[in-house]
Amino acid sequence: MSEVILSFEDITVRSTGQTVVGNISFEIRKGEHWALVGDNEAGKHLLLEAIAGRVPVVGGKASYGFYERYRRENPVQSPHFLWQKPVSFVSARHHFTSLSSKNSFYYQQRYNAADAEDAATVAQHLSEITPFPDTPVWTFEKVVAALSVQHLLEKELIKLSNGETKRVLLAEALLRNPSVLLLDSPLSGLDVKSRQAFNQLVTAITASGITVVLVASPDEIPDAITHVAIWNEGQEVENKLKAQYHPNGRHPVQPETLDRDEVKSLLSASAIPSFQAIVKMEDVTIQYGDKTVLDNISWEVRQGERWALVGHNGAGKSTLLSLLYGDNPQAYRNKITLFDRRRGSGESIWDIKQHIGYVSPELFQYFPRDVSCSDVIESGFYDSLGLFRDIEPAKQAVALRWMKIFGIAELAAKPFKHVPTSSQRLCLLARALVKNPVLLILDEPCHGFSAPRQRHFKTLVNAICEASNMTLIYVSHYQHEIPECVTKVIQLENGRCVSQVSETEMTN
Ligand SMILES: Nc1ncnc2c1ncn2[C@@H]1O[C@H](COP(=O)(O)OP(=O)(O)OP(=O)(O)O)[C@@H](O)[C@H]1O
Repeated sequence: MSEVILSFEDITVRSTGQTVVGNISFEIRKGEHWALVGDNEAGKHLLLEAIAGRVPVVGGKASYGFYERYRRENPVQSPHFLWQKPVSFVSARHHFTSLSSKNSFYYQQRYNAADAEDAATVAQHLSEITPFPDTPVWTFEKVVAALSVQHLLEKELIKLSNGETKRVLLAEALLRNPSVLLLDSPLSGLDVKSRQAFNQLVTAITASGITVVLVASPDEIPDAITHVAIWNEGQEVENKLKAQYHPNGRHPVQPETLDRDEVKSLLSASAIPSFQAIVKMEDVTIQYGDKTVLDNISWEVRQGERWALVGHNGAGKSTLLSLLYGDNPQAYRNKITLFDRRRGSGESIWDIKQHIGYVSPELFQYFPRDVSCSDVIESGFYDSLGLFRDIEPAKQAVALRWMKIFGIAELAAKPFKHVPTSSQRLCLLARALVKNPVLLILDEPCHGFSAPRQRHFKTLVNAICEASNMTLIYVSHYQHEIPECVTKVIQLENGRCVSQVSETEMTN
C-alpha cells in the first residue's frame, strides 16, 4: 500500500461557530486523486476547506502525511512553517486587491476609468508568487503556457473576464508548486475550449507528483482522477474507485418539488409595465485604449422575449450586460435605448435598475457579506448592495416567500458570510426576483450548483416564463443549463456579434 497523504478519522468540522458536519472518514494515498461529487453542496465545499486548514477540525483524528513528506524532502527553515503551507486552494472567491489602498476590488470597478488601472498586472501578480520547493517543477514559463495566459500578462487583474480570472487563479495555485492542489468547481465559468484543455492540464499536474482533490459535477470528472467521494444530502461520504462510479446511477431524477401555484401567485402580485423595446442597441462599440471589447453590436430585445447570450471567455458578454444594467459609463457614448428611453436623456441609473433583476458572478464576488441573508434578498427591492433602510412588512413577506421557493427560508436571519457559498448564490437569485422585474438577467446563475439544484432552477425559470411576461437574458457556457423557454440566441466572438437566431432557425 502506498503512503498516506491525508487521513481524516471520524472528524467533525466546525464552521463559524456551528458544527456543520461530523463523522467524516476520508483517506488519500500517494498516487490517488479525488473528485468530490453529490448534492451535499455545503458538505463538499467544507471538506475542501478542512483539507486546506481554513476551518478547524474539532473532533476525531486528522493527520497530514503530505506535510511530513514535504518536511523530509525540503529542509524547512522556519519553525512557523505550518502544515497548510504546501496546500494550494482555488476557491469560489478571489481576494485580489487594489495597488493604491490594498483594499479588495469593488463591484464594477473595471468599468470605472479612474480605478481600472489601480491593480497589478497578471505578470506582476504571478511573479510575486513564491513556490514552496527550492526547485519547482511548475516554473513561470511552464505555467503561463499550460494555462494559455500569455495574452493576459500585461492586463490588470481587475480587467479580466470571469473565465480569464479563473485561469489566472489556477496559474497562481500551480506556481506555488503545492503538494496538494484543491480546486472548488474549477470548470464553472470556463468555456468549452478551456474545459477541454483542463482535462489535459489535470493529467499533467498529477503526473508532476501533485495530489489533486476537486469538487466536480459527475459528468466532468477529469481522466486523471482515480477516486470519487460521493456525498449526498443526509448521507455519509461514500468512497469509490472512479472506474466503479457511474454518474447516472448516483443522481436519479428527483420528483419535482416546485410550488408552481406559489410562483404564479408571486408573479401576479404586481403587474409588469409595458414597453415597446426593452433593449435597442445600434452599432454599439466599447473600447479601452486600443482594445475593442465590443465591436458594432446591434441588438433588439422585445418585451417577453427570452434570449441566450453565448460566447467564449472574454467574448464581451459581461461588458454587453454592463451597458444594460447601467454600470458602464460608456453607455452614454453609444446609441442605446432601454425601456423605451434613450440613454443619456436625463434618466438615472436607478431608473434603469428598477426594471431589472440581475445576477452575475461579479455580484457574487463583490456583494458585501456583513449583512443578513434576508437583508441581501430584500435589498433587491431597492437595487442596493445591502439594506440601508427600514422595509415594509409586505415586502418582507414577499422576500420570505421567494426564500421558501428557493428552500432557504431558515437562513433569513443568518449572516450572509456564514452560510455556504451555494446558499449565498441562492440568496442573490431570490434578490433578483423579489421585485418582479421587467427584465431578468441571469449571467451564469448555476455556478457550482449540483445537478439536482440546476434542474430545480431551470424548472423555476421555465415556470416564471410560463406564468409571466418577464423578459429574460440568460448567459451560460453549458447548453444543457439553458432553460427551454429560451427561444432566441445572440452569439459574440471577440466582441463581434456573429449570429442572432430565433427558435425556428435553431430547429432548422
Ligand atoms: N476596463 C477594461 N480594459 C481593458 N480590457 C477590458 C476591460 N474590461 C474588460 N476587458 C476585456 O474585455 C474582454 C471581454 O470581457 P467580458 O468580461 O465582457 O467577457 P465575457 O464574455 O463576459 O467572458 P467570461 O465568459 O469569461 O465571463 C476580456 O478580454 C476582458 O479582459
